[in-house]
Amino acid sequence: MIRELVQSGFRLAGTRDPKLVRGLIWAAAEGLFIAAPSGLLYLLLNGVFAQNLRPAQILCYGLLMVLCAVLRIVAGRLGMPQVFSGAYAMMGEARLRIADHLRKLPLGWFGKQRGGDLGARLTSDLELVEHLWSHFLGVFVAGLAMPLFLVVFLLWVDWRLALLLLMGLPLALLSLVWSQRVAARPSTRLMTANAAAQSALLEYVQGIAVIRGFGRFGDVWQRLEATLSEHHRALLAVEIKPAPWLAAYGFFLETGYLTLVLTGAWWLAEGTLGPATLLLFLVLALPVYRQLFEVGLSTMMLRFARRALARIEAILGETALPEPALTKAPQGHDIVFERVSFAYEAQGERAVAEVLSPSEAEAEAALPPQALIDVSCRISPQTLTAVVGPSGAGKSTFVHLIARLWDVSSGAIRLGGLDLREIGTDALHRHVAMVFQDVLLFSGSVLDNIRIGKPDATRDEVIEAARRAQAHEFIEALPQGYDTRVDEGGASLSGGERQRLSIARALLKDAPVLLLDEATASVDPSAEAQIQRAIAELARGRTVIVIAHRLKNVRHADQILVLEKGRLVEHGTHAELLEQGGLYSRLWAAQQNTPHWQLGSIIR
Ligand SMILES: Nc1ncnc2c1ncn2[C@@H]1O[C@H](COP(=O)(O)OP(=O)(O)OP(=O)(O)O)[C@@H](O)[C@H]1O
Repeated sequence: MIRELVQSGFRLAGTRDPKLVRGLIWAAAEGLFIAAPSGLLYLLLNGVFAQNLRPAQILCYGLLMVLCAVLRIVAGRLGMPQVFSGAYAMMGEARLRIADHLRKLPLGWFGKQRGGDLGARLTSDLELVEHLWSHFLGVFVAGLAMPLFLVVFLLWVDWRLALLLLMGLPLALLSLVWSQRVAARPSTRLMTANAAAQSALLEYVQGIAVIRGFGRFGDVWQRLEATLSEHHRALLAVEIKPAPWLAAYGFFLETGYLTLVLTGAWWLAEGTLGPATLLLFLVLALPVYRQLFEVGLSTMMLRFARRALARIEAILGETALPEPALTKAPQGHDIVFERVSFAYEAQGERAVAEVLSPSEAEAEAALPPQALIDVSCRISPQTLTAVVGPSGAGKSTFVHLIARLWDVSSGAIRLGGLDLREIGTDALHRHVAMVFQDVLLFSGSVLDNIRIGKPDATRDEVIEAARRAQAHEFIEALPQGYDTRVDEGGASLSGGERQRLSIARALLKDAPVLLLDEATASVDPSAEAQIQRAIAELARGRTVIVIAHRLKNVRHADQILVLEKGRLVEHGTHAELLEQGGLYSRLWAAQQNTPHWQLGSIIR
């Protein structure tokens, strides 16, 4: 089990830290130095019973025992720091590998995870494994080495007595294995309950405003209480279920002791056993049993760690968005959708059924709804394209697919003549900047947050980008201006302010393709007008795709794509679309009658 754990730990970290291996060797040496005085004790006892012990010998044995104690301390002092530094370095590597892998997973994967479960894997599971490596493994190896060395020594002194000492071991091991089996189910239950408890607490804290707003403390509290009491029961089950078998392990382990005492006394009386040997066995038997019992108990912890490792390894086993072996550079920045279909779930099946037999009602019912259906269009380079349509029409999906947050279910999206899948995610993200609805700001200064768009940007460049995003004024009004720290998630800034910071980021990145998802949804009308001007300026020399809820903002767009229920139903300029008299002209007419009308809020 230990070997398997160590190997999977190395796999997780993707490296085999020599410090850790050296530290474990020192831990084994520590076990040896704990066991070594027993040999001296044996010599001492032999001398005592033979009555030929000289004071110089006693002094020598005493000094050697002190030396063993010193060496034991030295081994511990040398080994532990190596174990710590190796373990922390490896876990650091493991965390980076996981973070890097998460970055490459399709966003759909995150949607399928329960927040608490993923959170538990990334926090408590990783902590458990880290604790195993840093604090447990060294102690375990030293603790196991000590009885092993003693048993080998005792076998050498008198194999018959040593076998008697260990006669209960087979039954003890059986009980230990059984206790592990009995604990398997409760420990799975505990891990599930742990994740559920984390989820419930997270949901509770995140939803506290809604809960208060709707006065639903009762229901939510009851759910939380139920989850936490299941967690409590699961914790108890993990302790209680294997307890009798662990007690049996301890009992069987020590069954040899009585036989050892009686048989030893018999052999002593017969004269086939020396008193020193018997006394040595009687003295050492109990520490050996105690240590083996401790090691047995700690295998429970190993079981947990193994499960935690498996859960973490499962993340690394998730298939990342396929990356091309050789990334190619797009020639130009026109974007072409070729019969693109996309469904968030079971993407492939649904897309095929839809394209091949769209009229089959049964297939329709069985498959999850598609967010985009057979969409074909061309977005010319250096133009402004607006994507409009009712709520749920697929506008965000359309834009997210260009950023390759997901891969299309069927068809292809080309940038500069290349399928996005041939460009590679990192290369693609150098060409594309995004301003999405949910603006996430990281903890750090305002300056750092804008600089994410271009890590080597100078302060002046950052300020220039903020000016163009109409963010300079409000940043200057903050207590420390550009050096003001924002909380994680940007909770200390208003929605409009967060969006302007996000626009500044995108401006700084200066990518040739810019994706704007409701970029002006949460800013006041005066700021909105300014941002519209900034976007118009940005559009010059760039390919801009903007999702707009207010049609008046995009009437000057070079092209307007109108989506309805995942299909591209109309496209053209504002004038052309009005002339067609279709969905767009109806939406336009409706917006004229209600000045602050939002498409999504009415057509739902
Ligand atoms: N992560 C997701 N998982 C599953 N289904 C999703 C997901 N995101 C969107 N959908 C579904 O895909 C369809 C298109 O959603 P999308 O967000 O693209 O529409 P939209 O036009 O941008 O809507 P809105 O204007 O309300 O933001 C909807 O039916 C929506 O419920």
